[in-house]
Amino acid sequence: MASSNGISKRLIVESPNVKVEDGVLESRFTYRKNHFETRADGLHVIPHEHEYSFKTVLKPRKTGLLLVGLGGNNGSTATGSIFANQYGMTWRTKEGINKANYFGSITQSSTVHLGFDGNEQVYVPFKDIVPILSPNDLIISGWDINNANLYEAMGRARVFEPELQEKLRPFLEPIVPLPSIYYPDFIALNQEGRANNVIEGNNKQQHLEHIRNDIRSFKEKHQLECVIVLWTANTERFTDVKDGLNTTAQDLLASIQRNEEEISPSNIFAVASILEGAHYINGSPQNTLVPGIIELAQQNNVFVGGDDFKSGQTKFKSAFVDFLVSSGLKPESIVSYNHLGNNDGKNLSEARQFRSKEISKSNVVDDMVESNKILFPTAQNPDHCVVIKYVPYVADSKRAMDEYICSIFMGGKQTFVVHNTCEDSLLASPLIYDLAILTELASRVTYKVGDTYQPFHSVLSILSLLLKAPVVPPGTPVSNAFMRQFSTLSKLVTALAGFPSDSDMQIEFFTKLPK
Ligand SMILES: NC(=O)c1ccc[n+]([C@@H]2O[C@H](COP(=O)([O-])OP(=O)(O)OC[C@H]3O[C@@H](n4cnc5c(N)ncnc54)[C@H](O)[C@@H]3O)[C@@H](O)[C@H]2O)c1
Ligand SMILES: O=P([O-])([O-])O[C@@H]1[C@@H](O)[C@H](O)[C@@H](O)[C@H](O)[C@@H]1O
Repeated sequence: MASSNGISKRLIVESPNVKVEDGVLESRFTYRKNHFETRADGLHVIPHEHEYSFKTVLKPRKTGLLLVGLGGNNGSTATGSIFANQYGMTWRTKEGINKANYFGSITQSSTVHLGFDGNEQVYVPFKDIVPILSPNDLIISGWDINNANLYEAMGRARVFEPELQEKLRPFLEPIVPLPSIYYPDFIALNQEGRANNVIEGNNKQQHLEHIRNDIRSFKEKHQLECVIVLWTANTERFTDVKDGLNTTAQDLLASIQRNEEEISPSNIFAVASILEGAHYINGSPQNTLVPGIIELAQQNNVFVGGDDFKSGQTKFKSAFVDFLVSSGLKPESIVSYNHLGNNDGKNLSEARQFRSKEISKSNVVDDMVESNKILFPTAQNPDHCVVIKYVPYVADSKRAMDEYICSIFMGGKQTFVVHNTCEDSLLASPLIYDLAILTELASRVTYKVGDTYQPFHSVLSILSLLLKAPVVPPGTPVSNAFMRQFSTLSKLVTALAGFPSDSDMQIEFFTKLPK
């Protein structure tokens, strides 16, 4: 059901470009894009039109979400929050009564502007534009190198108030993560004490088969139509990317068979997922999605996506820097410091794991810098510094402090100082749902611009809005500017539904538009 300004209404698209047949929504969409030619006399803009046809299976699939790192702060919080929402749980705090919600989820709590109805602007909930899963529909399980049940993990995470933890106990205590793969060299050495739930042996081919079997068993047990494996385990160090190791699917599979040291646990999970027809999403910053994994995903027609949930400090930056550059203000210095006290912070306190995070946090401004040659004629990035410190006392309540210094008019300077308390798991968990929900939606869509319907590219770049370092199809640009990413996503779902989202020109307000 759609709703306009809080009143629930069905969204019925009256258009010759839309038809529903056998549970499939077919829509035709004219995609207008400009082509360019730089010639001696200047930049020529040639508007083109491309006729797309989309087919969207209307009924969402029965979907399982397998979390790698299920016993972590994000994993236990994301799992517990679904039960809290399913049962409409409330809990007391000193501020009053809290009720479960899905705030922070784009798919569940944002709206899309469709236009003006003559009296008021029309906004429709994102989730009402085309049928999508609710997080309540997700069947969750997963793996962890630590054997704490999810009630114990929730207590360890220190995210939820005690009353809520106790209400969730009967639901979470029975959930014990499946044993996982542990290769000490890939995560911080300070994680070793946690590893008491580990698959025996050190044969990577056997580990691959073990994880594949786990995925198959989960799918059969719940009679699932769609399985998504999502990495929310610790940040790994980057792996080498080299010919003969992992730049092709064939080399990657052979490297696993040869038990190559450089094959990481997250590589194994990604390969296992793909070979079992499950989609794979990387919520952490390491470079799991090597070329061999992308090629394997394409060969098996599954989606992969990543990297690194865009949850707090970087999410703010991806909107704020866009605002600055769009305002013609030139960021000269961006210093992003944060401290956090959860296990993620502990893992990131070691150099190689921090380096993975530093990379994903640092590249977020590149597209905005490249967008403005007036401010940045040489595309020289602002000074950009990322600092992360581990301070146990603050636990999951990360404290981010940023300073932005901009050049402004006539040699002036404008300095912004931002303090941003990011409840990390409460900001990341909604993104976990969105990544799964959008991946499941994409699995129901095919398109054609010629004769044959086909799925989207295996690298699911529509997930960019939710990720710090979006992985995109080879040869395509990375977009990090938050509102442009939101626009891309909202324009796609409205096109699937069979109508263009509003152009936001609002020309009807300063011209005489015939009724
Ligand atoms: N706001 C956020 O919380 C946020 C934002 C962006 C990225 N991330 C990333 O998400 C990940 C999880 O964050 P978190 O706060 O839940 O961390 P966490 O340390 O609480 O949870 C990670 C879990 O993964 C487990 N683990 C480690 N290696 C594993 C393996 N090989 N297989 C299975 N489990 C394994 C650990 O035992 C732990 O329980 C981190 O990589 C973090 O950088 C978090
Ligand atoms: O998403 P964001 O707040 O910019 O970045 C965060 C890091 O700064 C932080 O160290 C850790 O909390 C999370 O892993 C997250 O990645």
